Amino acid sequence: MERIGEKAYLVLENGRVFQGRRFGAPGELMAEVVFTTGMGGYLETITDPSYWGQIVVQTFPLIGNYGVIPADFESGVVGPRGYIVKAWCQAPSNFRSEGSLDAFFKDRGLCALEGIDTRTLTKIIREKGVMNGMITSDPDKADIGAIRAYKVQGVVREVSTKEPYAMGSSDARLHIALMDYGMKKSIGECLVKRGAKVTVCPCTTTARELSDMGVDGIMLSNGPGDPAENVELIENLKEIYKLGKPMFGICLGHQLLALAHGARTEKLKYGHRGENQPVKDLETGRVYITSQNHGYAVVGGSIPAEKGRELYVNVNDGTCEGVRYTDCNAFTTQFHPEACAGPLDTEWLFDRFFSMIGGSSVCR
Ligand SMILES: NC(=O)CC[C@H](N)C(=O)O
Repeated sequence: MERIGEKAYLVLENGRVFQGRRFGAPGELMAEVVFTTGMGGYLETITDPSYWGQIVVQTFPLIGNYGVIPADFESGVVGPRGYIVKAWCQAPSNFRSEGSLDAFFKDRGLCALEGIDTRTLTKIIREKGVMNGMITSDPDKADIGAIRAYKVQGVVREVSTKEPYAMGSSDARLHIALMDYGMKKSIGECLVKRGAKVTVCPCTTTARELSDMGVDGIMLSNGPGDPAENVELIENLKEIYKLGKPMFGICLGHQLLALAHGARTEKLKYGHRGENQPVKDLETGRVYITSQNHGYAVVGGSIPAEKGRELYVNVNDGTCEGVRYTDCNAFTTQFHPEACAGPLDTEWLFDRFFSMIGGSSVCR
């Protein structure tokens, strides 16, 4: 099929220029360029708020084959600021599809490029580390200094819900607060299908408010940006974990709880984004294949020994993938047990959370 998009470019902060063609919405933008190796699951990626402020590069060369399926969306927003593929599928085919990526991106204002040499681009990011870039029609006017200076900032409050809302049946026996730092809806669904009523709470919800709600457990969601910049939310968590309620944190939630315990986080060279990241359980020696999307990690050795210990590590690079706390009733994972997209191998961790709360989980 003929490719018709207008010529446009990705300019990297190191001056390297890639030529491609536009699809989706028009526009010029700067963002952090990250790659994901997931072969499918592009709808979950596009609607994951954790990608706020980033240009996502899909390493899999053909994206969009099964069209646009709103039931698979992970939130009501489009996460990434920009989107880059080798080729997008102009004739999607799936019985659930409601349209093409191009029309969806135009409708939601997502600026995308195709025809980019994503293999070379990914190798550059892998070798030199994550860097910023700009999508533009006029690369000669791109200001490299401004591209370099771009930083994803203050994003959690932007994506978190402003008002609490409920998920699941109101007569459920267990009530779980889900702190929304930019959550994927699958996390809430994993709690609801085990028989809990979930209240999705704004990220600023205090320990006092959670206690007044009478919740049985507290779930900390994923979310965008540099975890360490969320100073107030980290202070808030110090009070929340003192409530002594069972807690389970995922990705940004894992990082924030570690920071609240005095641990450090660091930026990874190019992050882990994909659906086949191997993670080892240090208690059993078992390795799980996991779904991931993060650019920062908790420094395993910085977790105060009297407060907790590393529970999982990444088999590829040895980075911290989870913590078991000994000073509060909590455990956390850097990877995504809710999957979506990716393997469901660690979904049983939600059952562990339910058994900590004292309810057997009823999977429906
Ligand atoms: N998916 C997430 O929660 C990502 C956490 C954090 N923003 C990071 O990039 O490391």
